[in-house]
Amino acid sequence: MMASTPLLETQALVIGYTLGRAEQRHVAGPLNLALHPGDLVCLLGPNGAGKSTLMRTLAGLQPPLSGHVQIEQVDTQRVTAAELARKLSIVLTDRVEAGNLTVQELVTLGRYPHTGWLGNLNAHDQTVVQEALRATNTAQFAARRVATLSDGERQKVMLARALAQDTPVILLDEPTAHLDLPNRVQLMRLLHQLARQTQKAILLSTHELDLALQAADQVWLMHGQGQWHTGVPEDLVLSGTFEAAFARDGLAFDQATGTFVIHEAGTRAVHLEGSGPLAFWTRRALQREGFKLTTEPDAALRIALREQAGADRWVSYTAGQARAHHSIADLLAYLRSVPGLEAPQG
Ligand SMILES: Nc1ncnc2c1ncn2[C@@H]1O[C@H](COP(=O)(O)OP(=O)(O)OP(=O)(O)O)[C@@H](O)[C@H]1O
Repeated sequence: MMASTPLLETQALVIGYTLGRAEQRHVAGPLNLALHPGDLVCLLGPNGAGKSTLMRTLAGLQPPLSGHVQIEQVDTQRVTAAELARKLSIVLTDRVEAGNLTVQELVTLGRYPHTGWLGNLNAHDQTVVQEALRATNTAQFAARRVATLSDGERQKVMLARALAQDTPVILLDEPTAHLDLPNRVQLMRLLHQLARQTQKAILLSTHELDLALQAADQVWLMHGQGQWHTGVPEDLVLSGTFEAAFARDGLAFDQATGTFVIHEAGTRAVHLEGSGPLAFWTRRALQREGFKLTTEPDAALRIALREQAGADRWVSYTAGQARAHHSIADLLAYLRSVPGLEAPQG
């Protein structure tokens, strides 16, 4: 049981669209979800599962089909837009309203729920804006017009604006979509630290499964067809729930490595002796080559690993022959040349 009171909570929330007078498209629900202070929650699910619909409904941008969303225990339908803007900020995918403003002006706009449209920025407001620019690494282009930024730069600026709004709940729809790998990792680290240090609740939707599994305190998993699960990411992986949500088109999730398997299981058995990074990367290469790892020590092919750097670190045993190899490339070239071990045709 969580001890803290949720910052955001849903009760029997049904999300979807009203298409005509009597026609509704039910996307998911009833959903009973809770966002707690200090938590980074990742919303995951295949295309069309309903992640954006849920984000927009939580933010009050579209009405629920039924049920309730509460922020700090008040129903969002009962608060004014200005009150809601002091409690919740949202950054949607590709939504840029203000291309003509400078970055500094756009981020400063984040303060208006606190100051009012005619309000002047006090020293605290200015500090919050500068801190938002600093935290997102966007201070360097503070004077540039938003329209001149790259997609990734603009995405960071939109996050800076949400940080300047300084709300207890932050919702981010695919905030990593346009970012390169170092920026994606930095963003997840920043959001995790921010949630912990400021006790905000941050919900982000993403297709970055590996980053989400590492960074999220909780995962909300939407399977499509209205099904959903929540939990600590490791519990969802170990129970098979995570794999089941993405088990389409023959995709297999490897619990041991936390990755989706690109190569179908091979038919040629190999027994690999060793552990650690050397074994991990050797296994990856063998799987790509069409081998299947077996625990049978008398498999037709056996590979032993030596830990000492500089030596020939792979020793293969096949058809009564032992052979040392200095690299994975060397090992694979040898395996391709051994009669009876070559990959099946077709
Ligand atoms: N304005 C709309 N009217 C009716 N149906 C809609 C509308 N917008 C989205 N949908 C449908 O609602 C479902 C959920 O869409 P949503 O955009 O929330 O999914 P998502 O999980 O965010 O997908 P993605 O990962 O592709 O961004 C989809 O079937 C979609 O076609």
